[in-house]
Amino acid sequence: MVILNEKFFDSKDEMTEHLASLLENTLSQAIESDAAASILVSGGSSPAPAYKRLSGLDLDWSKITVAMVDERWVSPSHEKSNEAFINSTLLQDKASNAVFVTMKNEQQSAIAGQSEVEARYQSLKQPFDVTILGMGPDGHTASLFPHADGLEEGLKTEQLVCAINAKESEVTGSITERMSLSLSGIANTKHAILLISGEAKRTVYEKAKEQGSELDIPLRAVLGLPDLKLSVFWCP
Ligand SMILES: O=C(O)[C@H](O)[C@@H](O)[C@H](O)[C@H](O)COP(=O)(O)O
Repeated sequence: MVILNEKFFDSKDEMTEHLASLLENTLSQAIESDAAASILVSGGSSPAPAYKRLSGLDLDWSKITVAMVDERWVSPSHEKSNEAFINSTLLQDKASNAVFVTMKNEQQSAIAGQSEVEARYQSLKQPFDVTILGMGPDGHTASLFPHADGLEEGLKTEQLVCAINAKESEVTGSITERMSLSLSGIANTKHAILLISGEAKRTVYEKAKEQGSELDIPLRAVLGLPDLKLSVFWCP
């Protein structure tokens, strides 16, 4: 079981403020002690305001490596690209000096591109200083989608990343081919922060804490990780 710290905020603004100052402290302490910091980031509406706030902070961004938790296998110019999202939210202003390690490469498929991404990720500062996760209404986190092709491998591999082809649903939309941190990749962090918004997702989160199949609700696998320091931040 994870080392769990749950915080239920009254508003998104409150959650954003708390998240931004936690990230600021984590990154500056890592730079002070190790002269380098690594932060793994998700897309989604929950972290976006904190990314924007962080981007203006006076940190030594050249010592910070930002890498992605997951990505759709689409070009970085695609409107659904998480790389584009991180570029337009976090990597602006002062944060544009950060080193950005992305997932999408020239290979035709996520499976074909996986070994290149794995090599890039192995070269990051490990364990990662902090990893930001989201959760979908189907219980996916990162791109570990329920019953996806590649999910079982992603839950058991020791590699940091895995190629996923999700079952198409309202949550995935038509782009189902993705690259994701594996469960081992998620475990490889000093602190994971899971952001959850709204009552409906809170119900899914509570269900994920109950016994059941990790293939039905992949977040369960994260909640079952031994020794992972996990903060869950919820807001309405
Ligand atoms: O790549 C994606 O499909 C999204 O990033 C997705 O996984 C997101 O993290 C969750 O759906 C939570 O989204 P919200 O932050 O909007 O709740």
